[in-house]
Amino acid sequence: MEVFVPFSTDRPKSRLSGVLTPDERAAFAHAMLRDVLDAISGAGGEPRVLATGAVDADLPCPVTVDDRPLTDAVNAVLDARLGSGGKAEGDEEPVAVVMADLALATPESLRELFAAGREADVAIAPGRGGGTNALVVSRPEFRVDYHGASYLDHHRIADEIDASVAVVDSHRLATDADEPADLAELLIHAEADDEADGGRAARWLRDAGFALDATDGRVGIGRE
Ligand SMILES: Nc1nc2c(ncn2[C@@H]2O[C@H](COP(=O)(O)OP(=O)(O)OP(=O)(O)O)[C@@H](O)[C@H]2O)c(=O)[nH]1
Ligand SMILES: C[C@H](OP(=O)(O)O)C(=O)O
Repeated sequence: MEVFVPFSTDRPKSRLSGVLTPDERAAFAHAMLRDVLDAISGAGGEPRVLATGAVDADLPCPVTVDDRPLTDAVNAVLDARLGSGGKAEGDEEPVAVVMADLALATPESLRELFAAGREADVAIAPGRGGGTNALVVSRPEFRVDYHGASYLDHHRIADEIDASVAVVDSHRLATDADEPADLAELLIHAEADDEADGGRAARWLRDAGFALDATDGRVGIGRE
């Protein structure tokens, strides 16, 4: 299955600006992207980065550059892959879209997503807060509408075309690294899965001096 990974190269991760400088946000975003690409390959998917601009590093997969807003760029991909390309309806291989900031994604969690996407017309892994962290689409009429409560919007869009929806209830796929509190989530699970050392993103955070901090009884992050 082809798996498109949207990746913003300009001012990525602005909601982390209170804890990371612009260069640090770019480096951290890149570390997460690499982890997500590895997890997709580990799950048997074929990753393709869908970037807003040239990616300033070697990546282990093809990169498509499309500087349109996220929704338009993803819809162009869905149209190209599932649209009237001469295939009979029902013959299309599903297409997946997995965000580049799912730093906890594992091959197992993505295999579950891909399997759901082979059973239903649309499979959605919601993000906390109403986003759509990952989805798999096999119906050519389906279109994405990201931002806001996109999880609800994607249910509505699927209903409008009478498409079946599978919801993938996965803590790992629901955790996107948007806010400083999400960095604590990443460090917690990296520590629990320690044989893999938590991947590049968790290593990047540790090397940058971040650690869990529970001094006031709640778990957060601190930096040396
Ligand atoms: N191709 C593409 N990817 C995008 C665009 N905007 C965001 N992304 C990617 O989509 C995923 C979800 O992005 P968000 O969390 O909404 O935005 P972000 O830029 O990562 O972070 P914030 O600036 O804090 O909102 C991430 O993988 C981003 O790299 C865009 O306009 N085009
Ligand atoms: C792209 C957007 O991501 P969020 O801003 O919720 O992280 C969404 O999932 O609709």
